[in-house]
Amino acid sequence: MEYNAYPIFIIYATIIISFILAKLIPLIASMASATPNKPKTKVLKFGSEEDVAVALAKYTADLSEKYIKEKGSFSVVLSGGTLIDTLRKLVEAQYKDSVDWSKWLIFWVDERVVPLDHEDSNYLLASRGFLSKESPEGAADDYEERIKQLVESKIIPISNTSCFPKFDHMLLGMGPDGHVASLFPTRTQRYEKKRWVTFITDSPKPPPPRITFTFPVINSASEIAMVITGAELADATKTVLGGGGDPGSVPLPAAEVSAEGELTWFLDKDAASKL
Ligand SMILES: O=C1O[C@H](COP(=O)(O)O)[C@@H](O)[C@H](O)[C@H]1O
Repeated sequence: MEYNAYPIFIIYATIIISFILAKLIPLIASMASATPNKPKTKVLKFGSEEDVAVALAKYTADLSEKYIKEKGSFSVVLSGGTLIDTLRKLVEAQYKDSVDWSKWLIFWVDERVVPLDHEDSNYLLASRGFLSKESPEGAADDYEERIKQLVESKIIPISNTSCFPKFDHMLLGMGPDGHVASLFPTRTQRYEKKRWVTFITDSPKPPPPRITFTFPVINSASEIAMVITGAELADATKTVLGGGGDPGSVPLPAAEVSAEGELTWFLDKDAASKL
């Protein structure tokens, strides 16, 4: 009987091809998920605002150590509002002495154009002025100019992807209407594509005059923490993270936040209650 090697060849070939595919498919999938410009989003839920504060302090202190080791400084962008209080653990004994504060470069993602000792001032909230004496437009120009100087002196780099300044870490809050920084759902500043810093004179949330980083700058950050606590943010959180919102409706500004590296949402139980 004549020996036919063809079926055996087919079986071997099938086994070898399956083996190669089994190795290649996960590799290709992992390469796709590690594509440099694809932002990674994590959602962390905590039992209480206190737990968010503890986790946020450790996360920020770890990033500070990593960036200072890598590049000698840590550029941190802060929003105002409740976020500042949620950062309180960072100045408790454990981190107060271990974080190299002298290497921190602190920026504001937005500021209300009021005197610095006004209770609405984001700056006052954190530290107790140039903004108070300027028009919102002048203040935005001034802030942008200062950041340009830092870019020229290579203290703040420019993103290779977006060509906007690239900060290491941004800590953002969100309003119940889904606004972030001073980028509100019903105002045009959220669509700004050229400026680094813009201004608003009719903010729906008082005070009306404010200056704010634009989305191209926000979304060029290496890491972003969205820090969301409290039941009044549950609806907006659901709309952004839980696929809420009417089909075809304009997304909330918070839904437009992304990071060049990692975007992490820190939610307490109340904010996550509708997810
Ligand atoms: O007006 C602002 O609102 C958001 C959210 O503030 P919150 O008090 O509701 O936490 C804040 O992130 C932003 O910096 C601020 O100017």
